[in-house]
Amino acid sequence: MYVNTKEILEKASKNFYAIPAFNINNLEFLIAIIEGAIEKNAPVIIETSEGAIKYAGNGDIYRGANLFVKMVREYADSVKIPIALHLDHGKHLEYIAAAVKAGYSSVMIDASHEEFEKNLTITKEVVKWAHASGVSVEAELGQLSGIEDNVYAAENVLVDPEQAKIFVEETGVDFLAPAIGTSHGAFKFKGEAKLDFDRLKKVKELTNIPLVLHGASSVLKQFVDIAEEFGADFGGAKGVPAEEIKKCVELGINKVNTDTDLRIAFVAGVRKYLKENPKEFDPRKYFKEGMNYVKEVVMDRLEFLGASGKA
Ligand SMILES: O=C(COP(=O)(O)O)NO
Ligand SMILES: [Ca+2]
Ligand code: NA
Ligand SMILES: [Zn+2]
Repeated sequence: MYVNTKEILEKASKNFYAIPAFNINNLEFLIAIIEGAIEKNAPVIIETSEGAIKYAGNGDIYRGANLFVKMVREYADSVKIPIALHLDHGKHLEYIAAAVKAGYSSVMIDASHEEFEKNLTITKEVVKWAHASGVSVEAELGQLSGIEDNVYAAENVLVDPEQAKIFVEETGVDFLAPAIGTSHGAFKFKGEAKLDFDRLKKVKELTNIPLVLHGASSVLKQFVDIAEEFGADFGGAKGVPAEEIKKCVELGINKVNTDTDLRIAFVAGVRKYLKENPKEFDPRKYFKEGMNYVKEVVMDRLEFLGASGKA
């Protein structure tokens, strides 16, 4: 069933488990994610970036947002597990407006590249306005290095726990993404994975709301290897080990954003199938192996985050 993100995250926060938020751009990823969540009897968050909305609407953001709501609601209303739809990294008000208007469960206002006061003011505005439509809100404090859609952050700017306390009190935001050392994409960390667990612990104590981990893909070697066996070149790809993510969950992370792991799994399956089936040209066939790999990643993540059986 189609639910509000806040209600499933509040439950996760009380019981110290986490719900993965999986990014989609098309129907195939949606099907694979929902199949995996049903098999694990788990709640799941589907999220779309602004780029996904532009892509699905072929340039028309209202059409894209409406299409995702209709697609996800149609699936959600026909299955028992709780499913929420979230706008990931909302940076432009017209995308946030389109998502709220279309009926997204929740939206992220990502103004974390702005000065603290400006981020606070913008977020406060969006919270007031989204809450008026029953939509919950995620915001971000600190910066993840690497490309964030269209904003390049040169290096990590870690969250200040004291600022987080003020930010949450002043804005009324429903859940918060504190930057603690992760980054987006397949090439995280210069050296070893280094997450600031103490900082995370302090943010949880001072804010006591559901927290979000961005840049949480593990960059799974088994799928990198398959993709490379069939022509991909992901040299140097590196992610966050599942053990580190589990530690974040124990310290209060409740929403775990995962995009890159699904992309690598999917392209590995498609490359493999196409190479092994040169005569095939039915997309329902040549996407299937990739969808199965995505489903595997989904089920594995639901398991280690403790979301399995929590539907
Ligand atoms: O933070 C993410 C996804 O991060 P990954 O690239 O690690 O999957 N989406 O908002
Ligand atoms: Ca940001
Ligand atoms: Na998000
Ligand atoms: Zn992110």
